[in-house]
Amino acid sequence: MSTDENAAEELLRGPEGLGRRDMPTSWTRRPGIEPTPDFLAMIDALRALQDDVTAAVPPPDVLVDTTKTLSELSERLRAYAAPERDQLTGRLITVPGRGQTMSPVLHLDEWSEHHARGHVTFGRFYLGGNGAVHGGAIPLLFDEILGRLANTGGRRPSRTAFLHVNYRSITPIGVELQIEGRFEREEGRKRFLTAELRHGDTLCADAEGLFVQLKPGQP
Ligand SMILES: CCCCCCCCCCCCCC(=O)SCCNC(=O)CCNC(=O)[C@H](O)C(C)(C)COP(=O)(O)OP(=O)(O)OC[C@H]1O[C@@H](n2cnc3c(N)ncnc32)[C@H](O)[C@@H]1OP(=O)(O)O
Repeated sequence: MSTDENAAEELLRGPEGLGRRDMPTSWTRRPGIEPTPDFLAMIDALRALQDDVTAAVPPPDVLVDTTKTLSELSERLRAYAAPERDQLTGRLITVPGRGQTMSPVLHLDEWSEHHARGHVTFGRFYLGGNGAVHGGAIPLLFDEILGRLANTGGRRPSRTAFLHVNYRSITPIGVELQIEGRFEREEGRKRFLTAELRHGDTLCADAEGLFVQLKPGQP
């Protein structure tokens, strides 16, 4: 079993984990709907497309043709739109990146109730300027690792109440970065977590997050 699968098992373990029983209804999926390799291949292709669209400066004929193809694809997929509860993207917690293309793919290398370590590469899609990741994309990654950590270890579901990010040096695109998250402490319903994003020895950004445990019935 991979580290990501272990993390997912842990996340969903036990009657008090982030299990289906405790999750708001819209967060759960109906049983029996599983991702297929073909679905995940589509998501990978979309990630590549996002990078390629970001970088491309095509001639007019290629633009017209590409726009037509993209519109046709949208129309084709729209016919298969499912309600939130049946959606696959973002819910595939056993798969690095959870089958979504909003945030970069987080690969978890180590995982426990109080600590997570992983690696990530921001593609061209996440470029802000001058080789650096867009400042808005970095909190996505922090929320991803801290959100998972906040809700693991049999803890009841929580949501991000704040996420404070310090940008310590530029975060380069196209290179592997290291990320680490820690569950620092719990005070009643409040969970305090921290994380750091590094490129080798360089600290790119760090974050502190407060996650508040949801009360029954809270969305
Ligand atoms: C199939 C499953 C798939 C799952 C995927 C897994 C991977 C997921 C990875 C991604 C994960 C992504 C996760 C996401 O992104 S979740 C999406 C982003 N977050 C939200 O949308 C949350 C919106 N906010 C709320 O819902 C409520 O405000 C919450 C629930 C947070 C608290 O409202 P609630 O009415 O319940 O509580 P309270 O107001 O009585 O406050 C309680 C205590 O907290 C303190 N407090 C509150 N706010 C702040 C603040 N800003 N700074 C400082 N303190 C704050 C407050 O003072 C009080 O302290 P005390 O007086 O008791 O000491």
